[in-house]
Amino acid sequence: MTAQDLSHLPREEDKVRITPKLTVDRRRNINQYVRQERIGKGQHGEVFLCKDQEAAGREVALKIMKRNNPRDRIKLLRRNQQNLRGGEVPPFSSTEHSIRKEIAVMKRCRHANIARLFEVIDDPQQDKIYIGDNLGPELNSAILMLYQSASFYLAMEYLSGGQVQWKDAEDKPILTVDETRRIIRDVVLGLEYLHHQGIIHRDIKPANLLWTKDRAIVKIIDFGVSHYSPTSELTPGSKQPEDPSDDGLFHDSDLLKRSGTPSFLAPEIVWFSDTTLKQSPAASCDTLASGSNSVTIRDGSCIPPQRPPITKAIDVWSLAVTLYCLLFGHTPFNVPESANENIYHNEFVLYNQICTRDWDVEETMGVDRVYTGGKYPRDTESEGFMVISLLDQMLQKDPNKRVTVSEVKRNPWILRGVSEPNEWIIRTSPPITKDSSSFVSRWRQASLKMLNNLPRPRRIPGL
Ligand SMILES: Nc1ncnc2c1ncn2[C@@H]1O[C@H](COP(=O)(O)OP(=O)(O)OP(=O)(O)O)[C@@H](O)[C@H]1O
Repeated sequence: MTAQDLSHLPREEDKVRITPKLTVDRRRNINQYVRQERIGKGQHGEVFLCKDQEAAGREVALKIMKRNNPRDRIKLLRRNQQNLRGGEVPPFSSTEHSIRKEIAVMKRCRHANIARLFEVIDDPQQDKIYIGDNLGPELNSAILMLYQSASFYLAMEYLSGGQVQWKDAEDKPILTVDETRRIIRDVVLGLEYLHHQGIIHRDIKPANLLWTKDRAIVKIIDFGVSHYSPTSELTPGSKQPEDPSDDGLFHDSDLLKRSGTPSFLAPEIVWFSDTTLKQSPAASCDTLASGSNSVTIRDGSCIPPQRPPITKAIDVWSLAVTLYCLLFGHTPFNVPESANENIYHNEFVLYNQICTRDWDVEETMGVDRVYTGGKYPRDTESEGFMVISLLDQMLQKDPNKRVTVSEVKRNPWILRGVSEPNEWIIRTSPPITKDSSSFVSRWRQASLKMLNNLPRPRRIPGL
């Protein structure tokens, strides 16, 4: 099965099941899921391999996330007390809010290059401890809040091929250039779909790309910091009936928060104002265009004078960093080895590099050591020229000048080796609905073409 073959795509009607009742047996099995070994642990929860007894033992990855962390519980306790004094209580803790956002995003996704969510178990009563009425309402409710540690359970498609591995112990690449291209092509398709749905992933990096069992397809995981904006959705009308309540979870102002993985963050996220740049020791003087509104760096790309809005372009930047990692075995912007112990200082240096410095390339790329031709290769037909000019278009400091993911998909380096590129582009395009403008314009174009090809009516003499 190849990434181009979409026949295995889940059907539109395959909705994510929301189950409000949780049962955990003595063996810690959860509802119909028989627990096997732990397969992952992240900041937000643990992931277990499970067998779904209701689906003939199908293997699923069950992500278990605590609704509240201890700090949330203290905050909730305070808010709860305020509520008892007549104040307003926000519906969820910040942890629960971000889990609900992750679920809302995954619920909208049906794509071959995105890990599928099958079921969410959300039982708010789980783990609540009943204390009794004799303590008085204030104390009783406070204790209830403190003990409320129920979890969300997300049953997802199990991707047993593991994370995309890309470097050895010496930070040298372990993938061939062609393997890199195939991986990136899969991610481009998943990302194009997400962007079309109005979703920004915000944490694209190799660790969030998993292989299927047969290592034929790469899929995007981890929507823990993803953002959905109904205004940037390109397929209006594609909403699932359960979605409207989810929309209130997302605020565009959240995009200004610095979340994601430092080395993969786009300049507009780790933004430094001009003044900061000029004062910063890490910014080299020759990178600053004196007297101009924008800051120009050696490769000609410009840092805009004002902080640009955070858009889907941040995913294109992270995708470019990922592509660079796969080709060269390390990230394009790094904290110098001489950096000091202070992590805040190092982060500042890294962000300054991302905002102000040009990136460089090695003489060869991939484990097959394909010649790059340096940062400015002369042979326009060479593999090096193609991939470096693609990186250059993706790593533009100004997001307005950065290519879109759909443009990346049409790039000659990405298309290299695809047997019918035009057909592939059409076949892999995100689904469109009848009221979407792109559908209408394509439909119009197709109709016009058809009309132009119709035999011209013969003129009837006398009319
Ligand atoms: N669908 C899946 N199939 C197989 N393994 C998975 C799946 N989803 C997650 N994992 C494993 O569990 C790990 C943690 O998952 P995930 O990244 O979703 O959790 P997280 O708490 O959001 O992590 P992070 O700290 O990176 O934000 C992954 O790195 C991966 O190894």
